[in-house]
Amino acid sequence: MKFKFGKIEEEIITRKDFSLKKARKFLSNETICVLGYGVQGPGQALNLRDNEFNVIVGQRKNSKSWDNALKDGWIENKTLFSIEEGVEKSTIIMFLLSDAGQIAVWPKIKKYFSSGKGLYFSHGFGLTFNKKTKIDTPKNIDIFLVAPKGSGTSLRRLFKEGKGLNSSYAIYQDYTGKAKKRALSIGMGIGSAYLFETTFKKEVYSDLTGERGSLMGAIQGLFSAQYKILRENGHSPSEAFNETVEELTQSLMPLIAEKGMDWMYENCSTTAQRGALDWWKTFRDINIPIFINLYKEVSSGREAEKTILSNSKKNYRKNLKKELKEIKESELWKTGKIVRKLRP
Ligand SMILES: NC(=O)C1=CN([C@@H]2O[C@H](COP(=O)(O)OP(=O)(O)OC[C@H]3O[C@@H](n4cnc5c(N)ncnc54)[C@H](O)[C@@H]3O)[C@@H](O)[C@H]2O)C=CC1
Ligand SMILES: CC(=O)[C@](C)(O)C(=O)O
Ligand SMILES: [Mg+2]
Ligand SMILES: [Mg+2]
Repeated sequence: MKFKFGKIEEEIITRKDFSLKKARKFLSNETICVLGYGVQGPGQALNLRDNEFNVIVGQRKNSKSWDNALKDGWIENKTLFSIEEGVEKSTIIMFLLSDAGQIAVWPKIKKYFSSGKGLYFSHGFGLTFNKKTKIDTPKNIDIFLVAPKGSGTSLRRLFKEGKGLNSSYAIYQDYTGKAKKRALSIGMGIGSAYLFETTFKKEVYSDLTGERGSLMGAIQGLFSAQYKILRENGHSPSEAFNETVEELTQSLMPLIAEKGMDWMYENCSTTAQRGALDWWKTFRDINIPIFINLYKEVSSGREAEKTILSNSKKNYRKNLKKELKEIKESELWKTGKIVRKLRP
């Protein structure tokens, strides 16, 4: 269906436009292999399985993810295989290893991509930055992506509630003439609410900007700045945490999600409205140079380079854990832990 966003018209593929039934029928002769069972792997594989697609999992043996796959009911040598076997046995390969993991594994699996197979990503990273990732795909296969706009954990949870996450889709290479239908079918099969079109490059540039910016990086920065100033002015942890995080997630974000920012403003006091209307542009304006710089770092490939370097190290999990600990053990988030427990 076409929708007008301001002056821009976009085609949005809804569940009515491309039904699950149609998707299932289109892929009825295909075997889909989900490679990797980290965060997106389980979300997408389990939704496909519950939606009755022919799906198997390929995962490195003797790993935590392998054990998780067994726990989720995948059966060794029937629906759960090594990565190489999984690729060999299937016609569409969903490359859901971490972006750094894809670099390490690609040389071992590329020989199994015979003519006409489909290679699926959930990120534009591997191919947009292929000078760095060395993922050199053959010309005689289909290559496409569906990128859920959210965590694999949420994708699964919302699916179980009968809801869904929005996803983007993109075609990189259409060898068989069926790439778009393959992409849309899997997009619906994994439980997308709707699908909007992008390119591999646009997907990765926007995704890296979003997660470094307002979705993850900027929001933690903003929270910790406000919390710090409240605390320095003698406010208690309870007061500072409630006024920075708890009120936002419990009371105000649901209102924004329901009917937009103006609706949230309308449901606050006229005092709050006056102040928020006066201050929001100041926050926008000081952030614009930061976002300009962030986008440059992303589109130049420098962010990708840093990510690859850091996440390809042997001890990267340990290092990440250490860095996460800094957040977890901050007074702000330690306060949050107690506050969450006190919710009725
Ligand atoms: N985490 C998320 O919710 C989202 C992820 N994506 C994208 O989806 C893809 C998968 O990401 P995640 O699920 O976060 O990955 P992840 O970090 O959870 O890892 C997935 C799997 O990769 C395997 N792996 C890592 N290194 C390996 C290696 N050297 N050899 C063999 N296996 C290895 C791990 O065992 C794990 O099962 C990525 O392209 C990511 O950017 C897209 C949207 C959201
Ligand atoms: C969950 C998601 O879409 C992110 C933040 O882009 C990611 O995990 O890479
Ligand atoms: Mg994302
Ligand atoms: Mg991302």
